[in-house]
Amino acid sequence: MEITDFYEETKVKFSELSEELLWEYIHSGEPMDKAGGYGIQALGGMLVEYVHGDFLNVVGFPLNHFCKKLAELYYPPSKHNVQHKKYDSIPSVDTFENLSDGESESSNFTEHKGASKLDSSGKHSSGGVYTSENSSGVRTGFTVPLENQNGVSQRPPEVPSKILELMDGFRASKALLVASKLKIFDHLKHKGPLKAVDIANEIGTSVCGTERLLDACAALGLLEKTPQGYGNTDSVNTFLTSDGEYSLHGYIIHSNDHLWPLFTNLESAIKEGSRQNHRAFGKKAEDLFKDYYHSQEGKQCFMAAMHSIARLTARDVATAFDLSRFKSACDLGGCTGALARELVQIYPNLKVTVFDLPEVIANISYFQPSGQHTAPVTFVSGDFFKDKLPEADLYILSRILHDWPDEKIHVLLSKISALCRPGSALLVAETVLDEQKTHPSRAVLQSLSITEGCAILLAEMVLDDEKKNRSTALLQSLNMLVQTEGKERSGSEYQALLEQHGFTNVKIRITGNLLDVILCVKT
Ligand SMILES: C[S@@+](CC[C@H](N)C(=O)[O-])C[C@H]1O[C@@H](n2cnc3c(N)ncnc32)[C@H](O)[C@@H]1O
Repeated sequence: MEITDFYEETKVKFSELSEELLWEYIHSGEPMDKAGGYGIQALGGMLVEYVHGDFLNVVGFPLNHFCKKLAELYYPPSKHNVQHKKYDSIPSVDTFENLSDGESESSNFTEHKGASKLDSSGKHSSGGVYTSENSSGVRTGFTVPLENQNGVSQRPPEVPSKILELMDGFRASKALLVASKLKIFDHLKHKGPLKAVDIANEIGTSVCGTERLLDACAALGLLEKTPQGYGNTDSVNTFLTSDGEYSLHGYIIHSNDHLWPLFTNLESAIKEGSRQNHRAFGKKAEDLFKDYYHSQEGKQCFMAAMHSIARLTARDVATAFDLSRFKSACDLGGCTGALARELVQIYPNLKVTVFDLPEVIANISYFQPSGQHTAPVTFVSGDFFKDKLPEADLYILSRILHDWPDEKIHVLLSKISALCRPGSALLVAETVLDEQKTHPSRAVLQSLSITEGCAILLAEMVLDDEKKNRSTALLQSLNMLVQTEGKERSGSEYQALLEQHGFTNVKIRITGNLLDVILCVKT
C-alpha cells in the first residue's frame, strides 16, 4: 500500500465586520457545525473580502490538490506512459455541471462504463481510461489512464470492500472498546446529547481526541450526531452502557484489557500452538483461571464478562430442550449464577446448585439481582477436577469444555458420569462448529418448498447468516487458542467425548445465539 500526504494553504481575508452583523450570523445557526465557525459557500461568504488559493479548500476539501495526488499515485510518470500525458497536471475532470446535464450524462455514462482511452486530441476512444462510479450511479472521479508493466491499458480490479473492512476491522473494534472503557456511552445515556468539549471535560480527555472518537463512533452507527451534540442510539443504550440489564460492558472491558493484548500475540500463538498469557502480561500460571483470578480486579472483570454473555444467552440455553422432568440441577463452573436464575424462572420445580471455585463464589454478591426471588439457587465452592461434586439429576457444563484439552475433559466427564444415575442427563452449552468447518449446512434450504427465485434469495440470506455464525465460531476458536489450552469443537467431536463416558442419545440444538446446546442421557 502506498501512502502519500500533502497539505493545501489558502488565505482568507475577512472584511471589517460589525458586532451586530456577527451576532446575526451566529443566530442564523449556520456556524454551529462548521470547522472554523463559518461556511464560506453559504451565508458566511458575505463575511469574506477575498480568498487567495483553492476556494474548495476553505469549503472543506482541497479537491484540486487531492486529484493531482491521486493522479501521481495511479499514474506515476514512467517511460511507457509519459507520451500519453498530453494534459496539464491532471487528466480531464467530470465537472458537476456535466453531471446535472441529463443528456450528456447518459452519453458520457455509457462511454465511461466501458474502458475508454484519451487520444492525442483529448477525445475518448476505446482503451484504458478509468472513471469511478458510486453506488447511486453518480460518477465521482476523473479519468486516469492505467497501464500494466507491458504498457497495455487495463482497468484496476473492483475495490475489495470486504477485504478492506476486515483489514481495518481492528480500528472499529478499538474505537468501540475505548469509548466503552471511557464510559462515554454512560455519560451520553444520562446527560446526552452532549458536545465533544462537554464529554471531554466530563471524562478528562483532550477535546480534539474525543471529537475524533465521537465522530468515528457516529460513522460506525453507534452514536447520533445532531446540532445539539452526540447521543446514544437505542442499541447502545441497551447493550453498551454499564448499567443496562443486558449490558455487554463487562465483556467489552474484558476484551479491551485481556483479549486485545492476547490477540496481539496471535502470531506467536499460531507458531507455538499455545496460549500467550506470558507474552501479553508477563506471567504464566497453571491455567487461565489462575491468571485471571490472581487479583480482585481481574477476577471481577472476568466474572462481569461471563455474566454479560450469560445474561444474553441463558434464555436460549434454558429453553433449547424441555427440562421440566428434572428436579435438581448442578451448574458446574456456573460463575455468577446467571443461567441458574434463568432456569429456576422457567422451571419453577427445579432446584439449581452453582458450583465454582472459591474465589468466584466469594464474589457472587456483586452480580445478585436486587429484589428478585432467588431462593432455589444455591452456591457451593470447590474445584470440579479435585473435589466431590454436588448430587443432581441434571448436570450443566456451560462454556466449560472449550476451556480444556481432551485429557482434562476426560477427568471431568468421568467424575460426572460416575455420579449420574440412569436417566440423569448432562446439558452442554458451547459454540458448536459445523463438521467440515468450511461448508454451511444446507439442511434448512432443502426443507423449503418455494419458487426458485425466492429460494435463491432465501438461500443467500441463510447462507450469509450461516457464514457469519461460522466465522464467529471459528474466531472464538482462535480466542481459545490465545488464552486457554482448550478449543471449540464440532458436534461429532462432542458426541465422541460424551459417548466415551456412557452418555447416549446425544441431541444438538443450534440456537442461532452465541451458544448452542447439547443434551445427552446417562444409560
Ligand atoms: C468460561 S467460564 C463460564 C462461566 C459460565 N458457565 C458461563 O457460561 O457463563 C468458566 C467457569 O468455570 C469456572 N472454573 C474454572 N475452573 C474450575 C474448577 N477447577 N472448578 C470449578 N469451577 C471452575 C470458572 O471460575 C468460571 O466461572
